[in-house]
Amino acid sequence: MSQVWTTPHRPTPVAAHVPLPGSKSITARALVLAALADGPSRVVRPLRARDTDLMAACLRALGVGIADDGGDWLVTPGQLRGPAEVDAGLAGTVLRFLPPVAALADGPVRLDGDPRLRERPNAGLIAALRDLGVQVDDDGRGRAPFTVHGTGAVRGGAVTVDASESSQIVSGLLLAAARFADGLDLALTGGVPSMPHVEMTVVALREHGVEVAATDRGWRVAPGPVAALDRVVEPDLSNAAPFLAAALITGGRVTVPDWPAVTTQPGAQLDRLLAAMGGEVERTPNGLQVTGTRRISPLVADLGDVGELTPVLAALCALADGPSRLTGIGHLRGHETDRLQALDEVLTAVGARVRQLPDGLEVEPGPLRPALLDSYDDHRMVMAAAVLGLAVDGVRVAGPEAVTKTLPDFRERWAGMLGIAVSGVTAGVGS
Ligand SMILES: O=C(O)C1=C[C@@H](OP(=O)(O)O)[C@@H](O)[C@H](O)C1
Ligand SMILES: C=C(OP(=O)(O)O)C(=O)O
Repeated sequence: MSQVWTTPHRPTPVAAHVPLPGSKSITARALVLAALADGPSRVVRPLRARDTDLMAACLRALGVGIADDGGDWLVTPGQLRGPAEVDAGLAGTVLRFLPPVAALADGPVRLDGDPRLRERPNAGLIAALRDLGVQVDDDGRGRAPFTVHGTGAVRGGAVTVDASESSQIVSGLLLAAARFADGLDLALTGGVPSMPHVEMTVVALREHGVEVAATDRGWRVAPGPVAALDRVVEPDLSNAAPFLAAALITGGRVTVPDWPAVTTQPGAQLDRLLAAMGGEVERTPNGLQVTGTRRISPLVADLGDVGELTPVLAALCALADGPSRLTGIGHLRGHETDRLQALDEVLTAVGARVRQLPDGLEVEPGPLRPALLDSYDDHRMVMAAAVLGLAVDGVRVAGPEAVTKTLPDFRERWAGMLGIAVSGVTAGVGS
């Protein structure tokens, strides 16, 4: 039976300095590129959470050495091996980054994961791999479980890709492409959400010495070695969202240290988004500082580039002093849960009026009321519930353990920010 977390209510201003662990997206790329490199690499301060631990476990199953060294990961590439069976959990990064690596293994690799992983869209990746000469056995829809029949080499070359449902399809192909015999000339058939994450992939490849160029319709990666690289992982800026939102809700001040001056993380756009919602945002020598005035302005924005910020921003919209409209996020229906449906249910439960659009949400705040919410097994829905709970006394969330996906000690950090003891979880929905 699922646990239930009673989220802390906070009527007075917070004042906190909240350090955050490493970026999920940077850690995933660092592991994959280190696994494909021409020598050992060190990943310094990686995120240790379900998604990244699963990525490490999958790569180990393919013969890559990944040793823990005082919290860092030491990655030693080896001949990629099959047969193997790998568990992607609910991680989109593993679902889309691992198959192109598996195609380089010398035997079959079967990938499966949580029940919801089997519903996450992936057809564009499987079709592209087949066009590049890789044999894949799947359910006919490109979804997990599927088996990639690695032969030790991938031909590569020109390919047309549908990545309209996830940017990770592009990133996965680009990450392994330098190891394909002919490299990769990837042309898109349509749009791609989360473009900053593709840019993050391109920058990471160049840092590993891979030649990658933008073309009219996509990207070209030259065949060649991937250089080993020691990399310090930046803090996860998307996971800063609930903490910085707490400043707006309580009229307090929250600082996240080690905020990078230059970064490809989409979470960096929290500075302009929270400023648009009424926060005073300042880069200080101590980090990014957000100060709230207790007035939360509505948000009208295309969040297509920063989709993973949506749950927390939508929760803020339910607390704003006017109606909001969030668009460009139709692909969120294929995330950890259908996030547009989940946000509709959760925000409605606490009193907002919500309208689903084909590619987004309209949120009109209403009189707030307590509610028992669901996590939908989605880490960011737990964070959204915590944000609502600051403003609404009596918000409980079933299934809070979903936060282990990217921030296992979220409840402890949340309590630390509020200067209170960690509020408990009780067993069983409704108990
Ligand atoms: O490449 C990445 O690390 C990610 C890309 C995005 O995926 P989508 O393009 O599927 O939204 C993002 O939402 C996800 O959290 C992480
Ligand atoms: C969409 C997300 O995750 P994933 O990498 O599993 O797609 C997310 O973290 O918001």
